[in-house]
Amino acid sequence: MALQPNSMTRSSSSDSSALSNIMVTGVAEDDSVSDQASASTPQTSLNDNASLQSAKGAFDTLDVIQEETGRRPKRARSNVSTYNVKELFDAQQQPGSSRNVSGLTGRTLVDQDALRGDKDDKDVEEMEWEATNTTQRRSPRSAAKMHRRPSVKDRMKKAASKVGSVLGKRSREVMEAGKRKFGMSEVEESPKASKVLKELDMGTKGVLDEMDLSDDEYDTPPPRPVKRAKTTGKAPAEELTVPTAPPLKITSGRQAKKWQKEGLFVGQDADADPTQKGGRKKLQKKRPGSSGSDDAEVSGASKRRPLMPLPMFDYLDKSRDFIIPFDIYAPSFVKGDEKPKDWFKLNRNRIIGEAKDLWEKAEKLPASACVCQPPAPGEKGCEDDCLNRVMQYECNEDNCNLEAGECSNRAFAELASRTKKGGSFDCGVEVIKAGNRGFGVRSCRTFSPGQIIMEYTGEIISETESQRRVKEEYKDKQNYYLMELERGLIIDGTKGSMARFVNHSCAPNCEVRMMKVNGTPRMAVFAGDNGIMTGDELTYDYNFDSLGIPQACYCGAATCRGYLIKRLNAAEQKKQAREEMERKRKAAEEAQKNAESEARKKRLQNDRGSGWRGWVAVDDPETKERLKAEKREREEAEKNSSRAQRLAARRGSLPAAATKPAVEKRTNSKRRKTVHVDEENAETELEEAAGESAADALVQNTANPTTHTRTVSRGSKFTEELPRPSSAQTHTSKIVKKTEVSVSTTEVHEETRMISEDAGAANAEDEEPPRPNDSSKHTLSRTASKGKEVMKSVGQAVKKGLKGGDKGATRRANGQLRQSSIDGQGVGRASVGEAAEAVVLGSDFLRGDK
Ligand SMILES: C[S@@+](CC[C@H](N)C(=O)[O-])C[C@H]1O[C@@H](n2cnc3c(N)ncnc32)[C@H](O)[C@@H]1O
Repeated sequence: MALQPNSMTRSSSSDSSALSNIMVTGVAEDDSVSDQASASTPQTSLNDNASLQSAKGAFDTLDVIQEETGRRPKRARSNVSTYNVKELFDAQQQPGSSRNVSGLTGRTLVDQDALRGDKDDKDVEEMEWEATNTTQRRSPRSAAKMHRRPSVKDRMKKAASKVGSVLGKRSREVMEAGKRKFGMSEVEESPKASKVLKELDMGTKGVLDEMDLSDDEYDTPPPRPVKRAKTTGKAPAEELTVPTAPPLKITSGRQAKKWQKEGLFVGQDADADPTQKGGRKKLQKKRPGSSGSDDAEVSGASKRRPLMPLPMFDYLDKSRDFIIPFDIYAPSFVKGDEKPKDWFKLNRNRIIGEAKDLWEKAEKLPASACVCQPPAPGEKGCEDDCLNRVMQYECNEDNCNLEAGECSNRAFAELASRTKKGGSFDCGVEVIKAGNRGFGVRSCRTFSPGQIIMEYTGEIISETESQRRVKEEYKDKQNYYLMELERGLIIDGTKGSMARFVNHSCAPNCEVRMMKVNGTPRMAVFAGDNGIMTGDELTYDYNFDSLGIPQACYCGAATCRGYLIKRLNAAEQKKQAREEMERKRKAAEEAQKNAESEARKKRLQNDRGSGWRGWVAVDDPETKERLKAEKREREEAEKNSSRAQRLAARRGSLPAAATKPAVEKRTNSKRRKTVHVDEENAETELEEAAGESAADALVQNTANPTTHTRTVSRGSKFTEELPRPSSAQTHTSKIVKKTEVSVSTTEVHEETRMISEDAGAANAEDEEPPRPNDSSKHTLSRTASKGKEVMKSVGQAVKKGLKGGDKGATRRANGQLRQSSIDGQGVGRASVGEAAEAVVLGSDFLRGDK
């Protein structure tokens, strides 16, 4: 039986460790042993026979033949590698032959089978015969050499033969497939086996890659590093025509190199992109020489981009809305996150104490029933106008004519069916830490508007019990979980469902509603009008009826009420909105003003630059205003101080000499002069001139009747005070008169000035005094000079009058004086002063003339 040993080699022989050994063993052992070994694997006799037709056996024996060339000159080959290269070369030229360019893989070995399949039977037989004989005559040296360098393949075989017998059916199939890859079995591939084979060959996670092929049994030196074959970039077919080394040579060495199945540097076509959709299979298909390769496809494969694609800039410019698919489930809870500690979970309502009576009463209330019509196909009935819905009753088969699938008012039934499985997605919510608000609830899926999310369950207690609990049990607690269910009934969620953790917001995304389900009041959290997106924190408006100090609200909404308090009614909301708007408007105005003034300041600063450059036209209204105000203040201060001085002087707190020393001095100096006058005339004329001119000036300049009267009375007093001279005392009286006249005149001057100034000040207090401008200044100086002229003429007139007794001349002079005062009207006090001075000077002149 020449074929027997060969068939043994392909079966999982228990002690075959190397190709040569297998041959040796096959020959050395008797048939019974080989039969025994074969029995450890499923019987594959038919396939084995088929495999025997292949050239595999012949090929496997080549190494041995190489060793034993001397023994068979007839069939000898001087260099086995030459032979192998030729064989390979020839085989690879065969149409339909394939080569896995990924190096040493199962496929490589299998492909060798294919290569060998073209050898004719005769050759096979001959080679086997040779092998049998040559092995028997093998030199000890060559045997030892072979023993030292067992190939990976051999070790695989050994490992396979060890484990094959104890495996189950599936594992045995895997083993068989593996063996076939290594040429250990020539069993014809069944579809199942080929599938397994594919699995073995697939990807970096393929079974073959996972296997540890090292074997400590062999004390062999580490393999020399295998040089990576250079890729020429030529077409695969061309590349294959220049074989670099026989595949079997690669298999030698102690440690098996872990060959990558995919990747740019392992025979992968540069155009094939592993990041593209389609993954491994597509890649394998594109790979030249692989079983699934499609050369046509390869040639048409898209070119690899050398640079990053640029369309990202497009996306920066444009934006579009998108919606996360409805069924995305994204829990955020991470292991280690804080969990609520004192939460007693209660997923059903538990009625406590006296609440039971109320509960029963509520249950006995007449049930509602709706008369809704079946909806159009694809739509749902029992919408907003459903009687049950309006009455807050959930529809069921007793109170609604629609089918469950047609009715949209069966929220609790939907919730029950959704949470029946108890899966996280079905529940769709989770407890999270919500910063300064304690814990909260977050959705980990989406909820459509109005969809039920979860039921608020807990202990159902009476109002009295709730008050007791708040006062006694929860007095030190910060969080309250009490909610009114129905009149007189409270749900205490301290022991309750996850809904107890839902926080308050003044702009909530959920609402809590009570529904009667089969007559029983139940509470649940529903999605608000905008629905809930994955990751949203669930909130509802507590509408908290706080009895004590309200808690501060940290909801962060723009419309936050600031505290956990009751919702405002429509009117209150309107008012609040109005106030808020007003506040915002004012704030905006203020901000704008500030910004403008800042900008102005900056502009001015920029205009002026640093340092003094000269006068700048002040066109800024604000600055103008400021300057005006400063000026007014200055004037006011001046006025006040001078007025105070005058008042003080008048009250006697200050000596008159201190107030007007210059005038006094002058008066004193004039006093020393002797006046020779016709006493009577002089008296009269002087009296007239001084009294009239002063009074006239005041009339003209002050337009103050009170002041005027006072002045006049002074004037009259002055007049009265003048003593009438007697003829007996002529000389003395002359002297006295002299003195009296000069003194009185001075007094007139002083009083006139003071009174007129007072009047001016009083006027200034009532209305703004006329501000002198350029023209008024001119008027002033003109008046002053005119005053002097008048004074001159008055003096002359007086002189004349005194001399010639021409009273008319004196009067004319007075008229001139009055006119001069009228001219100086706009100048106010100044002209009055001038006029008064004119009188004084006039009288002085008169006296001086004397
Ligand atoms: C029903 S519990 C909500 C769950 C609670 N955060 C927890 O950690 O258990 C109500 C309590 O949460 C707190 N809370 C809820 N919403 C709040 C908010 N917007 N601002 C401040 N505290 C809030 C208050 O202490 C309130 O009494």
